[in-house]
Formats: sequence, structure tokens, C-alpha cells
Amino acid sequence: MTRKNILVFREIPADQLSRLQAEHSVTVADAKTDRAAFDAALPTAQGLIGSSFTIDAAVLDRAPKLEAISSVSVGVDNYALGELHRRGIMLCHTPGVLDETVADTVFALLMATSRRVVELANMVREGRWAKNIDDEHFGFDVHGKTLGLLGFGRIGQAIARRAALGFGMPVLYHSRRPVDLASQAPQLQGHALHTPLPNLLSQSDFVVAMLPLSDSTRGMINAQLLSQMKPGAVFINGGRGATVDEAALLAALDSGHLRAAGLDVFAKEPLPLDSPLRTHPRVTPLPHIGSATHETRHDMARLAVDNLLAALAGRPVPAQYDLSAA
Ligand SMILES: NC(=O)C1=CN([C@@H]2O[C@H](COP(=O)(O)OP(=O)(O)OC[C@H]3O[C@@H](n4cnc5c(N)ncnc54)[C@H](O)[C@@H]3O)[C@@H](O)[C@H]2O)C=CC1
Ligand SMILES: O=C(O)C(=O)CO
Repeated sequence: MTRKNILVFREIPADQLSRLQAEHSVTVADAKTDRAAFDAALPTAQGLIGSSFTIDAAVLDRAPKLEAISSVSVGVDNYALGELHRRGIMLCHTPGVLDETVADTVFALLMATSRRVVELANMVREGRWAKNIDDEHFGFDVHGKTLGLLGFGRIGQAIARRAALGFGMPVLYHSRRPVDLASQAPQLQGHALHTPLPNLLSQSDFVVAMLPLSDSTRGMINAQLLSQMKPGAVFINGGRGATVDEAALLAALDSGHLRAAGLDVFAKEPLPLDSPLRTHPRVTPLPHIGSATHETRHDMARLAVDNLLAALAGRPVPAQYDLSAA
């Protein structure tokens, strides 16, 4: 079998790197921290594997031999999809293996915002627990409340299962099209309802965004949408930061219309030090850790390596991203 040139543009676990090295010539050059080495390897690269780096037309122009990119992520918003399609370069990603872990993270944000976990833990740590806790420190229940999901795909449904089956929460969802629960998510039958967006927003105690970033979702969660949310509702974003107008979100928090926000993702990451979201007392910010467990990051890397090895060998690829609509 012909050995091909693979460029690993963000570190992957050693056992998965070895699988690539067994079959191909591999260069490891972090695109963000070792840019010169990355640039030097691009002209001969036939396969790329990594994540969290923008691969646009300018990068592709310098990679004339490229056959396939394997992203160690399910989201593909940092790739120039139309350019990949036009140039006949395959894109692979890691759907499915991270669903449960990301849903856990979203639930951590639901609990943290509602029960004021970070704020009250800090009160104890800083020696400010001076009297019995009373209503000044009370939170709000999560169980039994209504959950509105923007995005009801693989991860949205994993969140819905936790909410409906574990926390007794009615689930309303908004997606591009209704999901046939009987065949695709039987556990959610009778628990989740495809709901017109205005109704979902006005009825939900928690609105969770689990949307991909695309032309249709960029800035979708804007002032108008936020104003339709129930007064006192909590907003959680586990999808992509740029689906939200962050200034409008801050205004909705400051006016008291929204009670709190839990954010794993931001329009700009890492979150700039001068972002008011970083220190806002009613925002729980996380550094994009949705899938960041040892087990799941390893599973993602393994699937990404499976994808790339199959793509370069011309075998069926486990998780190819469909570029035909790009
Ligand atoms: N915080 C984190 O660490 C992570 C974030 N993500 C983000 O979550 C996204 C979703 O992942 P999956 O559930 O696997 O994707 P999916 O493709 O299974 O589901 C996407 C859902 O969004 C809906 N949707 C898309 N465009 C829409 C629009 N314009 N209006 C209404 N609904 C729309 C679809 O109908 C579908 O229900 C990823 O694309 C990624 O950006 C994924 C993994 C980890
Ligand atoms: O997979 C993704 O899209 C992420 O954001 C990180 O897991």
C-alpha cells in the first residue's frame, strides 16, 4: 500500500498517532503554536487531521495534494465547506461518540446556573458563609421545569433524554424538521414535542441551544428571539458561540429579563479578557469543555483516525461529512 503524507495539525493521543505512523509518513505540527512547521508540511500533505483551526481557501491553496481532512470534532464550521466540495477534498468528522458527554456538560450548566453552584461554592471558599442559608441564596428547581431545545439532533436528543427521563421535564424542540420519534428516538415518545419557535420561547423555563454554526444559524439568537423568552428563564449555549448575539444576551441579563446564562461556547475563543461575559455575576462561563473528558476525547481521536485511514485507502469511511449541500 502506498504511504501517504499526513499532517497532524493538533495533538492526538499517542496510541492513535501510532496507528497513522504504521501506515503513512506523519508530520506533527500544531497549526496554532508551530505555524512555520505546519506551513512547511502543507504542500505535500495528502491527509490532514486535527481540530480547532480555520482551514479556509488560503490554507487549501497551499495544499494542492490534499485528498481528505479528518476533523477531531463533530462541528465543521471552521472548514471552508464550499471550497472543499469544489476541490473534491473529503471531509470527515466525529458524530455520535461525544453525544452523552456533551449532554452531561449541558446538564452541568443547567444545575450550576439554577442552584448557583459556582457562586455559592466561592462563598464558602472565601469564608463568607457566615449564617444559615436563607432566601437570599436560594436557587430554583430544575426537575419538572420545561426545557426548550434549539436543535434536536444527536446531542439535543441526548439532552432531552436526561431532561425527560431523569428530571421529569417536558421537552419542546425546534429543528429544521420534526423528528419521527417512533423510529428515531422511541424513548422520547410522549415526552418531546416539535413546537413553533415563539411558543417554545414563551413556555420554556430553560432554553438550550445545541445548534451547529452555519449561515442559517449565525446570530440566530438575537435580541428579538431573546425578548420572546419567558421572563426569568435561563439560557444555555452548548453549540457554537456565534449563533448568539452576545451584546443582546448581556442586555437581556442586565435588564433582568433573563435570570442566568450558562455558556460553554463563545463567539471568540478563548474568551477575551475584556468580555463582560467573563465576569458577569449571572453568567456561568466554561472554556468549551463540552466533549472534554479523557474517554470521549480518546474516542473522538480514534474515530478521526479510522476516518482518515479509510479515506486515504479508498475504503468506506465511517463518518464522512456530506458536502453536497455546501
Ligand atoms: N460545546 C462543545 O464542546 C460541543 C459543541 N458541539 C456543537 O453542537 C452542534 C450540534 O451537534 P449534533 O447534535 O451532533 O448535530 P446534528 O446535526 O445531529 O443536530 C443539529 C440540529 O440542529 C438543527 N438545526 C440546524 N440548523 C438549524 C436552523 N437553521 N434552525 C433550526 N434548527 C437547525 C438540526 O435540524 C438538528 O436538529 C455541532 O455542530 C457543534 O457545533 C458539538 C460537540 C461539542
Ligand atoms: O466536536 C465539536 O464540535 C466540539 O465543539 C468539541 O468537541
